[in-house]
Amino acid sequence: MSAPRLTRESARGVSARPGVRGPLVEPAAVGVVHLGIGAFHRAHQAVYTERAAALAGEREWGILGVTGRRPDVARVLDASGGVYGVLVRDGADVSVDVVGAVVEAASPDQDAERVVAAIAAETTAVVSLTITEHGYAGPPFSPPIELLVRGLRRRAAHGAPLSVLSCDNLVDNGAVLRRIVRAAVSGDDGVARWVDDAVRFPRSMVDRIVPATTAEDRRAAAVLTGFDDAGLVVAEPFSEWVIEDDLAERRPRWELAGARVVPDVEPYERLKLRTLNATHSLLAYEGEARGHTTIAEALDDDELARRVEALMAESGLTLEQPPGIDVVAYRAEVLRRFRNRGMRHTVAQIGHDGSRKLPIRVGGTIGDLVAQGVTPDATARVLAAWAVHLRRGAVVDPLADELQAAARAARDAVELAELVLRLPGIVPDAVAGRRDVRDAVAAHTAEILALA
Ligand SMILES: NC(=O)c1ccc[n+]([C@@H]2O[C@H](COP(=O)([O-])OP(=O)(O)OC[C@H]3O[C@@H](n4cnc5c(N)ncnc54)[C@H](O)[C@@H]3O)[C@@H](O)[C@H]2O)c1
Ligand SMILES: O=P(O)(O)OC[C@@H](O)[C@@H](O)[C@H](O)[C@H](O)CO
Repeated sequence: MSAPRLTRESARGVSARPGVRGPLVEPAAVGVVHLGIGAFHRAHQAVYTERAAALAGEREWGILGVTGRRPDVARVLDASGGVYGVLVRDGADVSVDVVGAVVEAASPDQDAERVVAAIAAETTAVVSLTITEHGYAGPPFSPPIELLVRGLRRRAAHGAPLSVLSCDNLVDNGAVLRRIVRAAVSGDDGVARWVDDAVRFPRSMVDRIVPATTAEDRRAAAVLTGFDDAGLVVAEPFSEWVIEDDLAERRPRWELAGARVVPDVEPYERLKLRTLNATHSLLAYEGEARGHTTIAEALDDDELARRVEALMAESGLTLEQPPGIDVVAYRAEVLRRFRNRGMRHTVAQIGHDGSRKLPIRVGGTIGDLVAQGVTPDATARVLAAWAVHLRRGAVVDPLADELQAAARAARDAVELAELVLRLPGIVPDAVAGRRDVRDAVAAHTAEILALA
C-alpha cells in the first residue's frame, strides 16, 4: 500500500477529513493494563476508555496493551505509537474513529517483566482481559493469566486496590477469573488476603461485533484517513458494555462514554449470550452446512432465519427482562445487526472453539429448559449443527483432533448426538444422559446431515 503510515504524529489533524474522528486523547500515563489486545479490545474497551478520559478531562488512562500469544499486534502498535483506527461499517456507509488511548504495547514472552511491573505499579488502576474463552482453561494457565498472577503477587507488597475486569464472553466472567487467581495465590496467605480485601473482579457483559480485519477494510480506511493502518480494526456502529458496580474507586468514568454500571449484570449477560451468541453459533455451524460464508448471507437463507427466530423464542423461556431493555426489541435489533452487509463476519471465525463456547451459549439454556419441563428443540439444533461441523467441517478447537476422529467414527445421527451430549461440560450432567434431549439432537443431526 502506498499511503504513508498512521502514527501518533501523522494522526494529528486527521479528524479534519470527512468521515474521520479522533484521536480524542493524548494520555500522559498508563492507568490500564489490557491482557489480550486483539481486535475486540481495540474496538470496544479502548474506545470507551478514550471517550471517558476525554469527557472527564483526565490524562491518566493510557492503556498498555499486551498480546495474548503472538507478538504481532504489539509490534504493529509499537510502530504507530499505539494509534489505530476503528473502521465503522453500517451497510455501505463507512467512517473511521482514530483511537489514541493505547500508549504502549507488549508481548508476554518478550516483555514479561515490563508487564508484571505495570500491573504492580500504583498508577495502574485496572487490569482488563480479552483472552478468548480458551484463555481461561487450565492449569496450566495461559500466558496472560500467568502474568496477571505474577503482577498481583508483586502489587500485594504495597497493596493499592485494583479492578481486574474480564471482558470475555463467559458466564459470570468476574467470578471465573477470581476463582483462577485465588487458586493460584492460595499458597501465600498475605497475597490471598490482599486479593480478597482489595482486588475487585466485576462481572461484565460486552457487546460489539468485531470481525477479523481484511485487506479491503484497510483500503477503505486509507481512502478516508489518507493513511495506511496496520492496526486497523473493523466494527459495527452498535456497542454495549454493562459492568457490575463492584469496581475499585479509581477507574476511568466509563459511564460518561455510555457504559452501564449496574448492581446485577446477570440478566444482561444471559440475554446476550443466549440470544446473540447462541444464534451466532447456529448460523455459523448450520450456515457452513448450507454453504454460506458470512453471517449476513446465512441469515438471508429463509430456513435459517426461521431457525434463528425459533431459537430466540425458545431461549427466551429461560430469560428475565434486564432493566432498561425490551427483549422483543432486542431480538429485532440483533437480527438487524446480523444483516449489516458492511460486515463480513465469517461463519468460520465464529465456529472456532465450539467446545469452549457452546456450554456458555446453549448448555445453560438446555439445562434450564429441561428443569422447566420443556424438551429443547430449537436449541438442540445448535448442538446438532456443531456435531455435523465436527464430522465434515474445518474444525479449529483445542480438542479438534479428538472430536473430529470421534465424529467421523460415529455410525449415525444418534451416535453423533451422544458424542456431543456426553462431552464433559457441554450440557449440565443432569441432562447429558436424557433420552428426549438425545432424540431431539439426533433428529436435527439427521436433517442437517441430509443437506449435503
Ligand atoms: N470480536 C468480537 O466480536 C467480540 C465481541 C464480544 C466479545 N468478544 C470477546 O473477546 C475475545 C477476543 O476477541 P477478538 O476479536 O479480540 O479476538 P482476537 O483473535 O483478535 O484476539 C484475541 C486475543 O486473545 C489472545 N488469545 C487467543 N487465544 C488465547 C489463549 N488460548 N490464551 C491466551 N490468549 C489468547 C490473542 O493472542 C489476542 O491477543 C472473544 O473470544 C470474546 O470472548 C469478542
Ligand atoms: O468472539 P468469540 O470468538 O467469542 O465469538 C464470536 C462471536 O459470536 C462474538 O464475537 C460476537 O460477535 C460478539 O459476542 C458480539 O458482541
